[in-house]
Amino acid sequence: MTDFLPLEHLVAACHWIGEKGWAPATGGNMSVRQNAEYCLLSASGKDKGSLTRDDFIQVEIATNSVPSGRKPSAETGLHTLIYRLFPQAGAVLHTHTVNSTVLSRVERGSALLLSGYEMQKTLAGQETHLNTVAIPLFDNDQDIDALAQRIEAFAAETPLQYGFLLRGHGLTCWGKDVNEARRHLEGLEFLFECELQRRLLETQ
Ligand SMILES: CSC[C@@H](O)[C@@H](O)C(=O)COP(=O)(O)O
Ligand SMILES: [Zn+2]
Repeated sequence: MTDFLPLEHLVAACHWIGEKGWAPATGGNMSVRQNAEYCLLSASGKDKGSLTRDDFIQVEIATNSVPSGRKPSAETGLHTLIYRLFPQAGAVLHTHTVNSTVLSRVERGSALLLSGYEMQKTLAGQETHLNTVAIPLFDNDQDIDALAQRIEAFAAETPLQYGFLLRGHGLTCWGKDVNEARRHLEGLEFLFECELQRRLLETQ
């Protein structure tokens, strides 16, 4: 794994996420694609803000099998789903923020609709605040295989873009590389914060 620059970028992203407070305690998980067949996933149960490159474990994308026998994230199946659905996806970031946790509970529908925000343009392909960006919202499940199957079935009807929310749990987002995944994470988090505050103020 030496000289694999995307892993260096991912480790830096994990530290940035930790500094932001977006992966409290042992919450969150992060991965980067190695090639068409394998990705590198964060080890389970660690503080993701202080990971080093040795804390990333190779996982086969098609099968979730782990050649080393080590224990990658409990949510490995969600990362590999993204890599299977999107051959162009290069990195996946999953965070537990207060905004995503609260907003995903307050919103009872099957998507969080964002419109009217200039910062929607942080999302790849979005060019105007006049669009409505729908971030799909799935009920949480401790059975990650079942959750991944539910998300895959949804994606067969409505292609996913950027990321999805898990109710009361957090955000999973991705990009063509670590840099784009970071931009999507930061952009979506900003939008969630705005949306939460807008809802609070408008209901007073
Ligand atoms: C703090 S418990 C959080 C976990 O259940 C899970 O949601 C999570 O994000 C981290 O799991 P991990 O197995 O460390 O990748
Ligand atoms: Zn989680």
